[in-house]
Amino acid sequence: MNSYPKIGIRPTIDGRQGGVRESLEEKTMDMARSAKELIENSLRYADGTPVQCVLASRTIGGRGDAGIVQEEFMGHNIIATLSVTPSWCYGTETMDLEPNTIKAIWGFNGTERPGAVYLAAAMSGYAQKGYPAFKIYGHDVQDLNDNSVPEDVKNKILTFAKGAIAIGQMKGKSYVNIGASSMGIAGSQVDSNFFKDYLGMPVEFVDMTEILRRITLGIYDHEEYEKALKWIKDNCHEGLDINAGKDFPEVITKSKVVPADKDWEFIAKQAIIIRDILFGNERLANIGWKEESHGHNAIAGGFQGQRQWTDWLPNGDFTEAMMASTFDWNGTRPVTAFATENDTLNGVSMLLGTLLTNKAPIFSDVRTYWSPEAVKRVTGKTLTGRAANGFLHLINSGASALDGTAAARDDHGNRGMKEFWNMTQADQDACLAETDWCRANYEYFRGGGFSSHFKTAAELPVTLIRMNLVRGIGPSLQIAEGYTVVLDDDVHKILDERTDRTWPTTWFAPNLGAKGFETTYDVMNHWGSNHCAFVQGHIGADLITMASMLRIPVALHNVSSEKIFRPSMFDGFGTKNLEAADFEACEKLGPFYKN
Ligand SMILES: C[C@H](O)[C@@H](O)[C@@H](O)C(=O)CO
Ligand SMILES: [Mn+2]
Repeated sequence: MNSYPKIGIRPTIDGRQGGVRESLEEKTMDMARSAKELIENSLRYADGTPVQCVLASRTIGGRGDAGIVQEEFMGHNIIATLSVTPSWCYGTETMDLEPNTIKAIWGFNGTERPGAVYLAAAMSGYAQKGYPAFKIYGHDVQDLNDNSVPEDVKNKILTFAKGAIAIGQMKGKSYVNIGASSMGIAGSQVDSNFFKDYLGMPVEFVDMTEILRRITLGIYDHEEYEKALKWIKDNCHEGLDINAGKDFPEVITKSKVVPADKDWEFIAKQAIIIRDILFGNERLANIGWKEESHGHNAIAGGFQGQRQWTDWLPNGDFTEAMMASTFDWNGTRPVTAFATENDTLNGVSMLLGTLLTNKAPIFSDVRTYWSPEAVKRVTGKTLTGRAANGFLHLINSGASALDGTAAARDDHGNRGMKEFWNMTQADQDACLAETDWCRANYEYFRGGGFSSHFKTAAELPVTLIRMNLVRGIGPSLQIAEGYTVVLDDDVHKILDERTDRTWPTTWFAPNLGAKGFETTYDVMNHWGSNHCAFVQGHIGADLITMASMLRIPVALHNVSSEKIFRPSMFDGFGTKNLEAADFEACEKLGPFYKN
């Protein structure tokens, strides 16, 4: 029995023997098998394994059957259940009443039997009991012998399953908080009760000196270190040295304790050690460090860096960029949501994005809003295409995953970002070729280091994500779907060189029109933090569904209302203002792990 979070499939039926039940057994099980097949063939866990469902051994015609199926599900780490039915069943006598599962019901839209009637009755039962359940009902009537899953039903089943599986993968896994507050960034002052109550995640606290202890005592795999260092020398090409020729004051020159030509050696150890702190490494046990070999059961983490580390030691940019990338010196592997400046809320934003897409999450400052007028003034050029309404400059000191180059290619040669299991050696080489590593600006990073430097050289659909904590509300989520934009080389150069030219840059244009998205400036103005995380794809609807499962309200989004899929009982809080209903339902229901 593996520990992957799974979805229990509950074929539910009218229990009347003597004709009704018998006539429905096959159809009901066919629906259940179709749903299981759809989920298992469409979705994967973060490690690339296909998502697993557990199909009940029997149809559920009453509480007796339901109890037997509940027993069957035990021990399978069932995070969610999907009940399916073509007929009338008996509401609370067959519903999943397990308090801790995320629930959905697919009621077949076929008028021969009242599948929709059961669906509605069950939803009213769930609303009365305070169990938010998702209602899935096809738009068009199907013939009873039609066992296909209509597109609209598929979309809802998969949106439900994606959110539930993402939540199941976070449950019980740690956020490893390395260091403390970074430069007064509130997100780096971790709220461990938020992680516990809303995400079911413990927070592990590790001081940054632990990295120095392990470097000093040699608590790392020395063979892997040599391998990583060689890989760095072969693949991480140095770019502009912004410090060259500068005459720095003593406060800087006397602060760098690692000689500049030893930075990469230090950084290679730092990267391996931070990964081991999060995930453990059994090779450490082989060299006598058994406790360290266990790690901290992480799924995400962050590194403070600035300033108590970076004021004298090489910064964490390489580690942060590589952790979030789909590959490293060992080849392709799952990404890790790893936050620069230990911005734990951006770490969560990265985590939500990557768990829903299995693609690299890109960490960025939301640095500058460029209006078309300002671009015209400083470059003489008029913006066109998706950039025409202005754009945001997403850039942070070198922490962005190399997948952000969008240098990977699909089967048609189109640029973009891919799941790690689809990344070829050519893709990895392309990302590395389009990245150079610039020495950290000593004025910012007295201890040195290297920053990944690239630009997102493709126009991609992306979704910006930000988890905020708002006093009196708790967590609330911001979502902005839009596109990365590619500027003319001369425009890019002028704008990029006005700021930190040694960092990774992405130009982002939000999709406008929704409330809060009247103009690109409005998006910058509403954004709740200095940071965002983004992933490839327009996943706003998936994020909204997942947030509703966690009872985290969505404060800003540009997803069209017909795509919004929240629990049926949220309608009980009003349908005229979906945002207000969302906030009130989340408040009334309370955090998902509220115990
Ligand atoms: C180097 C600077 O301190 C940057 O790290 C700083 O501007 C930020 O990224 C703030 O989020
Ligand atoms: Mn930052």
